[in-house]
Amino acid sequence: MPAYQRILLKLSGEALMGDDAFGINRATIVRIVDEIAEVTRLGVQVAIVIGGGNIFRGVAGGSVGMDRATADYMGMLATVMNSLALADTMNKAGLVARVMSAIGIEQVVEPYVRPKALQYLEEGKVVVFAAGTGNPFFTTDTAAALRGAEIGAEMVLKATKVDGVYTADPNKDPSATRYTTISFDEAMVKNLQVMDATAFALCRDQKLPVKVFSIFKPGALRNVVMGADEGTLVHV
Ligand SMILES: Nc1ncnc2c1ncn2[C@@H]1O[C@H](COP(=O)(O)OP(=O)(O)OP(=O)(O)O)[C@@H](O)[C@H]1O
Ligand SMILES: O=c1ccn([C@@H]2O[C@H](COP(=O)(O)O)[C@@H](O)[C@H]2O)c(=O)[nH]1
Repeated sequence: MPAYQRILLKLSGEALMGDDAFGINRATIVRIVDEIAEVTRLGVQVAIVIGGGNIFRGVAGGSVGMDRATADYMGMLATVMNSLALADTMNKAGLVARVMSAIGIEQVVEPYVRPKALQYLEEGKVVVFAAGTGNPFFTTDTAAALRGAEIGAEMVLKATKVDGVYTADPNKDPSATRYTTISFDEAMVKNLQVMDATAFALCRDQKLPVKVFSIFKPGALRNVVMGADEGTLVHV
């Protein structure tokens, strides 16, 4: 029996690159979709937010002199591309996926309408929320927290390049150790950068727990959904 009926899965955009330098690696996206299909077969309702770091981040554009808001809109469009690729792969794997965008782009995908999203989830469709929150100066972590709260998800599952929350960035500090659990307040006070502070604060206020786990570890998503010991639980 799965531990959750409805989840919000946040997928790292950067992880989609696989071993490539840029973009979407086919084998990687197919593998991720196989794992998503497995949890839907358990009867879990799955909504997804995917990042855009494999294509564009607003902060990168800003750092080379672009207007930051314009760069952020480019970043949001990058998440639309990833969402389309993900939904296409899911549809080909036999799932029924719908993409809903936070910015108006109706010729490409339908707009985000909360009751429609809830209807899709109840019908067993996988809903991919594209274009983040629709606002510059935010990230897809915050979009995951926002949409997770809106749809009444029981947990935000952050599938990322590291296998949990560490005392410091494990990619920079090899002596960092992993937490099994940590409170939102402690993660924010210690300024742990695995998820942005706006997302942590929203999840804390909405009492929406977050699990951080590795997108690369086969079976990790299923383990989290089954309530097994996997990654780091961030709690109120
Ligand atoms: N204390 C920490 N614990 C774990 N990871 C940390 C920590 N501090 C920084 N990080 C870094 O945070 C990264 C994950 O955050 P990031 O926002 O880049 O997520 P992402 O899932 O890759 O998102 P995107 O969709 O934007 O590609 C990890 O790869 C890790 O290097
Ligand atoms: O609500 C949002 C979400 C995202 N953006 C921009 O998109 C990129 C890609 O998202 P990541 O979370 O970094 O993967 C982000 O860097 C922002 O530039 C946004 O503006 N608003």
